[in-house]
Amino acid sequence: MSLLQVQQLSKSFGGVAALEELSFALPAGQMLALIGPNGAGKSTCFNLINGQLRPDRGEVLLDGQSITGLDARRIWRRGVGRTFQVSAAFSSMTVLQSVQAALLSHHRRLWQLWRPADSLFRQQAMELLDQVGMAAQAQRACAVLAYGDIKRVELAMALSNAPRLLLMDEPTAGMATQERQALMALTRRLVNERGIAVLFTEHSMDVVFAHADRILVLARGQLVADGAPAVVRADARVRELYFGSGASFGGAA
Ligand SMILES: Nc1ncnc2c1ncn2[C@@H]1O[C@H](COP(=O)(O)OP(=O)(O)OP(=O)(O)O)[C@@H](O)[C@H]1O
Repeated sequence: MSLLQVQQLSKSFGGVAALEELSFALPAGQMLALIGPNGAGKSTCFNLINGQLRPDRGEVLLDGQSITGLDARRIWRRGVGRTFQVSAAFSSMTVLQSVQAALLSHHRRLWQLWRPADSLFRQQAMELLDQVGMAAQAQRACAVLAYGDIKRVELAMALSNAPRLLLMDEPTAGMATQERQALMALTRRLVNERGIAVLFTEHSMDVVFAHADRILVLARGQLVADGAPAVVRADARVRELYFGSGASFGGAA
């Protein structure tokens, strides 16, 4: 059975059908890219899966159990993680404290942040930072980090609830090519080591075609293609609908 099953998921805003009868399955150990032009329904799909939105129709199943309509916190506790931006609130903290805060939140002890919390979950936080290659920078302030390193901290924070499914919203936005490849290679390693599944949106086609096991293409709320990168690359409807005629997917093999 697939870890995630999305069945005929639909959501409209006023008269606009943001997502129409979307169905797909995502097994553990797979990195699935969700792509499509602006307004295709990618964010809506993410928000329906992680409980920030409720669907009009359809089901979301995790390990065969319905999580449809549960609130975001419950879904997070069931093991659906999401990378979230290191916000202004975290930028004054050190790298280590940020990950400790995420662990505290997972263990429902966020209030302890305002106490001397330095020792809480220190060991686990260091282990997570080690996994994302940030242990050596544990004592630095988030505010002074390079952009690629902030993304690594965000990843460590997202791993704090030991997710089985990780949602990554444009993980490499704003990064240089080398940083992009490094972050996605790290994500792949985590997928392999932890046996988790990753669903990610991404505008950078070189990242998508180099790192996704499978690609879903949405256009105007409808599924246009679902397949391996080579299949999607060759799909005439994808070229036409997503990129416009004559456009190419760039040089990534
Ligand atoms: N809260 C909302 N209220 C009204 N309309 C919305 C809302 N959220 C999304 N929409 C509409 O639903 C459609 C799908 O939007 P969505 O943000 O899911 O697309 P997207 O693929 O994530 O786009 P982008 O790549 O630009 O982020 C769009 O027509 C959008 O205007």
